[in-house]
Amino acid sequence: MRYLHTMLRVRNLDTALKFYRDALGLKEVRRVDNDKAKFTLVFLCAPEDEGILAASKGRGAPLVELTYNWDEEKYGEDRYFGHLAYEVDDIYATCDRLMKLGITINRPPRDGQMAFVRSPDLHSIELLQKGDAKPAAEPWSSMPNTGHW
Ligand SMILES: C[C@@H](O)C(=O)SC[C@H](NC(=O)CC[C@H](N)C(=O)O)C(=O)NCC(=O)O
Ligand code: NI
Repeated sequence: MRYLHTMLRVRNLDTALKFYRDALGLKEVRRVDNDKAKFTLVFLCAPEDEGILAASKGRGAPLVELTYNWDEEKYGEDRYFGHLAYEVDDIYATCDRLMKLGITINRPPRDGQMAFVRSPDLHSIELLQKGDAKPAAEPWSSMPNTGHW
């Protein structure tokens, strides 16, 4: 058995892609428009996984599958969904870039290891530092949590 993807329903595909593709840096690898059932699926991978995917006919790396239903649905916000986790080379630089794009760092990387942000649909995204935790650095060491992520 192999892990393939996590599917997230999104209320606005452009807004979601501005977050996952433009802000987080994921790469769109596949898109399916279903005119009959009125939905669009967009699959994205982490940039470091693009090569693996190409070599494995699209099934060799974990993906996120964004599902956009053309007819609006009320999804609510249930706590049964936890988060997606991505490893980053520099957690401070990543959080700084996201913050400059207007994304709230709900759980700042005070420990140089872990941070949380939320997608426009309030899906929680965990960012983990690759390798050892970074030394404490401002403004992250004194930045408060928002209390929920
Ligand atoms: C391509 C493959 O990875 C899929 O996940 S297709 C699964 C299919 N998705 C849909 O029908 C999308 C639109 C639907 N209205 C929805 O919101 O899910 C499906 O069976 N979805 C049901 C589900 O629970 O995932
Ligand atoms: Ni799926």
